[in-house]
This record gives sequence, structure tokens and C-alpha cells, in this order.
Amino acid sequence: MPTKAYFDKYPPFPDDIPVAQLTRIHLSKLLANEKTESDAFFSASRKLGFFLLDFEGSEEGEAFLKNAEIMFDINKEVNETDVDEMMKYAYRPPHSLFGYKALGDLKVEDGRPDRFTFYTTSQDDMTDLSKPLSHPPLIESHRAEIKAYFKQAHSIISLVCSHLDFQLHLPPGTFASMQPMTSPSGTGLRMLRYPPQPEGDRRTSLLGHTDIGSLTILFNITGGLQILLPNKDPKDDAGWVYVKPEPGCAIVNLGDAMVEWSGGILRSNMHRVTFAPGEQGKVPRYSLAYLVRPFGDASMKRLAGGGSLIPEAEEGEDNEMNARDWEVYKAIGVRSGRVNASSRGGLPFKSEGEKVGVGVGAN
Ligand SMILES: O=C(O)CCC(=O)C(=O)O
Ligand SMILES: [Fe+2]
Repeated sequence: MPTKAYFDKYPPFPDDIPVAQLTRIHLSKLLANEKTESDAFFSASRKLGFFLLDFEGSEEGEAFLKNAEIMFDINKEVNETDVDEMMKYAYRPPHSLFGYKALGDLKVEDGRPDRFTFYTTSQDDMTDLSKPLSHPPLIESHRAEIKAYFKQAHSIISLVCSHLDFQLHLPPGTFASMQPMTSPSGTGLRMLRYPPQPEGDRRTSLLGHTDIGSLTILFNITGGLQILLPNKDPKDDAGWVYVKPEPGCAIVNLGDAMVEWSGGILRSNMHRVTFAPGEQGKVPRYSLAYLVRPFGDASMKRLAGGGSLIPEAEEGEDNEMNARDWEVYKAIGVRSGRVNASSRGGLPFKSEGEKVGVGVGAN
């Protein structure tokens, strides 16, 4: 989340509600290759698939926080622009998630409409890898800052990936090579706005899901994000707990691509957004999600072999699709209700070089 100055603009998160216990990982310690921090990061990536990444105390991290604040300012303005104007830039799911999503375009679990809007920019577009997409003037006038944000976020992701390589005994650069900035991908920066909900009619705004891509860096200031605790039923409200936003930190989570590549060792955990708790529920909620997707032609097969700790796939177990086709397949499945999202991965794992033969997707 941005710095304390931005938190001070909002009512406080209540201190008397249960919250998820996320491990706090420090960017500065990952940059310094501290083994205990790397181990803690890996453990959180397997057990919960969510952790807090603290940017304070690192020059790179603090520059990123500053730019995140600029993104929050843009978020507020773009999502508060007149809806008729924004509909000129509407997104086109399932093939493109870039652009504007109007209020209520998606459904929550019980079939009622969602309660949020978003505007998503494409990394390829903003870094000049693809031909420019059309945007409202506000976004056009901030291309330089958005491009800088993509570069900063991608550099952080590459660092996280280098620790995954180390932990899984993969050659350096393996995970980063699945999502370089130089190859076209569906990677985007999503600016989300959740209007306050009327008292007496409060419910889920964004349905429970796992992220399709590899990694997400999420900033928010007010609460509302909830994660499903491991081994809990998504239909049971008691299994969902709020994540408390912390100044100077992002919430980082792993997505389904990581489960595919790691043969189920890494975890992609269900999460959803509901009304913000306490006084925070009375104000609009903004969040900022950098959603990393593998490059379009990337293989979704396991990164097994060559001494890695990832178990080899059994006959027929490997995912034969490339990332582009797999993402469309999954997006259509989720929208049509063919696929019910569930937390995946976090499977048992032997770190002493002895591999365990386990299937992908078991919970
Ligand atoms: O708005 C949030 O806090 C979460 C957004 C999210 O989970 C997503 O866009 O995938
Ligand atoms: Fe998500």
C-alpha cells in the first residue's frame, strides 16, 4: 500500500475484527539475498500463496511506493469519469481484459451483479511493445508514469522469481524467462473502484476467484479483500477473513500459472472483495493490481527436470496449451460457470532433492 500519508486520508481499519496472518517479507532483504527471508517467502508462497511485501527501507521500493500513489490519484479520476465517456473504452472479455469494466458487468456467486468498476492498461501498450490502444485523455497524459510503474513492478517480480528459482533448484532466470517485458503478454495494471455499499444491503463485490496469471502485486488502502483460509469451504462465510492493508506494503499473491509450472508445489489461493469493515465501509475503496501473465507463447508445462525439485509429470498430466490459449480457456470457463474456482497447489514437497509424485490441482 502507499505510504502513511495516503492511509491518513481514510478512516482507520478496525482493530477488533479477525484478520489473516500474512508473513511480512522485506524487499530490502530479498535484494540482499538473505537466506532466512528467502525461506520465509517460499514457505508463504506454498502454504498460503499470499504475503505482504514491505518496500520501506529500500530505495527501489520507496520509489515504487511514490509511483503507486500517483496511480491511486489516476485511479480515482478515471473511475469517476462519466460512464458514457468511459464506455468508449470498454473491455472485451474473454479475449481482452484491457479497458473499462462498468459496474455490474460480472456476477458474484449468487448470480447478482458485481459492485466495482475497473480500468486496465496493458503492459505491452504502455511500454511500446504493441501498437497503442485508445485511452481516455487522462490515461494518455500519464503514459510516462504508467510505463515507469510497469518497469518498477516488473523488476520486483523478477526479483521474486529469482528466489523461486533458487528455492526450487532451477537455473537462474527460469521463472523470469516465462514473463519477460520484451514478449507480448496479457500483463496489465488494473485500477479498481468499489463504491460504498448501502447499510443494510452489504455483500460481496468481486466474487471468489484465483488469479489466472503468475503473480499479482496488489495495493489497497482500505479493507475489503478477503482470503479463504486453507481447507475451508468457499460457501462457508466463516472461512473468509479480511486482509488488513499495511502502509508501505503490497499484498503479493501467486496465481494459477505458478501451480502449473511447479507441479502443485506453489499455491494459488482463493480471494474475493466484500464491503470494507467499520467506518471504512462508508467511503469508496480503490485498489491497484499489477497482474502478471506469462508471455503468450509460453509453455504451461511443469518446469521439471535438470535437477529441479519439481516432480516430473505423469503421462497425460502436463498442460499442453500455451499461455494465451490456456488463459482464454480458463476465462471462458469461469464466466460460463463451467469451472468453479478453488484454491490450488501447496502440495507436500521434499526439499532434500527427493521429489514427490503428486498431481496438479489437488487441494
Ligand atoms: O481489489 C482488490 O483488492 C482485489 C482485486 C483482485 O483480486 C483482482 O483484480 O484479481
Ligand atoms: Fe484477484
